[in-house]
Amino acid sequence: MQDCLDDLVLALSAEKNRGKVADYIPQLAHVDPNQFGIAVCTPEGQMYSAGQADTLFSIQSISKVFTLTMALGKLGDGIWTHVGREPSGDPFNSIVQLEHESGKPRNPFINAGAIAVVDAIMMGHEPKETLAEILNFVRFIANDTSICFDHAVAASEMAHRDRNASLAHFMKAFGRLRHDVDKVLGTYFHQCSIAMSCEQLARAGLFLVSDGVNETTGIRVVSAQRARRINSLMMMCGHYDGSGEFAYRVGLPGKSGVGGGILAIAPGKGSIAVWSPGLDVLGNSYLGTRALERFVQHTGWSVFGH
Ligand SMILES: NC(=O)CC[C@H](N)C(=O)O
Repeated sequence: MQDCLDDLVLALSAEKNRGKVADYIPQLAHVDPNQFGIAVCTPEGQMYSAGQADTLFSIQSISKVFTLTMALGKLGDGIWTHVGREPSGDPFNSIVQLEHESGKPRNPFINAGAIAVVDAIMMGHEPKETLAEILNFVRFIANDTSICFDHAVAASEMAHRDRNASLAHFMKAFGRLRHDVDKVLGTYFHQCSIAMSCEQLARAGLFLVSDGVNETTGIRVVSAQRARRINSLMMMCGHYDGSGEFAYRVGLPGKSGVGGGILAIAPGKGSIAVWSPGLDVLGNSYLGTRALERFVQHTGWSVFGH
């Protein structure tokens, strides 16, 4: 495994095309695109990594997997009255379906869906309380209390929130959000700003590898059925309108973020986190996707085999 990751880093360092760093969040525009990290954690907690696997980056939309998990814990199937579970085939920040579908987002991983999920888990609480809960949950699943928000990234998104604010106000107009739009957005932007390394992220994914149990701590995070369902959603919706392409190339449940990270789950085999800040036109990590494609070719870890 270690040789496989070292070879990957070597092969990808020669790659000239690295995509483009997200610049609609000014704080992310400063990130050096020539960085790459990968970490693989086995169900028993054995960690293999290469490149900049302990450098912190903004997990952005990968956080949507964690808030969905929390929402399912709090509301159970009730969450599906707030958000759907079908692929959207549209960009992550698209507004078009909301009008046709009376303000109900297609799935929890597009921005509108994640905003609806965070509104649902706020349940009358102040943003501070919800944020403490989100951070505690991420620290718990990653078994790492050092994980924090990056307040500069959250503030940068809040200052440039027009697009997400449009989605939120549109949903609110349909009676879909219970809380004040700016409070929901502030919470959402902080959740997206969580800074983690590939190694921390790979650990956080372990409960999805082993039927809902983090085998390294022995703690059941969700039921086996729930883990399977979250993985299904990641496979179908985790890369927005690039989900089909990701399934074609990689064949694993995966969730991307505009910080350039991808968390991929190989059920029963391991949790894989990659990071390369340059994005393709759909907002998914360019080199990260290619790294995972090579990784599954080498290991046969795709859920569809070699
Ligand atoms: N795809 C993403 O990672 C998007 C998350 C980002 N915080 C946004 O709302 O635009």
